[in-house]
Amino acid sequence: PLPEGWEMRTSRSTGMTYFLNTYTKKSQWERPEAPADPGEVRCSHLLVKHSGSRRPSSWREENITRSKDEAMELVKNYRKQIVANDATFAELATKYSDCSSAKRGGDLGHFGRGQMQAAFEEEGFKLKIGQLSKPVETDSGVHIILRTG
Ligand SMILES: N=C(N)NCCC[C@H](NC(=O)[C@@H]1CCC/C1=C/[C@H](COP(=O)(O)O)NC=O)C(N)=O
Repeated sequence: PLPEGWEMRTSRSTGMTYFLNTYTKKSQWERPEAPADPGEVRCSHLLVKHSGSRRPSSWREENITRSKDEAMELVKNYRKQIVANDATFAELATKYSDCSSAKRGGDLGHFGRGQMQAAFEEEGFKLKIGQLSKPVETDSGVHIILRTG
């Protein structure tokens, strides 16, 4: 079968088979080997900054001094609470995320490739809709990412 997100089509003019990325509506002659790139995704994130963050300050804390290890521990604990259904992603992001998106339950809206830091983009585009990432490190700090669209 074709990888997810692709459809096989027949060219009306030449009768040749081609392949359509059903998300971006782009087509190609080569048979695809990997799932179709979604073009853009929508994600929420919970960011815990640390002393090494590129901007160690947030709406929560003027001067963030926790260590990267402490940030990683906090993120792992939040992830555990979400997976155990002890709290929702949005509740924890609203309370604890060191990004201004905390005001929107962590929602960053839609973004295409080339907008977010590489590690964040890579994970965001890899997640299925509704899937929660493992902890992801960027220059901003330590994130968990939820793909919502
Ligand atoms: N297009 C949208 N929605 N906004 C532009 C985002 C710019 C982008 N931002 C990031 O990559 C970090 C990591 C993922 C989310 C994110 C949010 C940062 C984290 O906080 P900061 O390290 O900046 O203090 N806060 C806002 O930008 C970047 N290329 O720097």
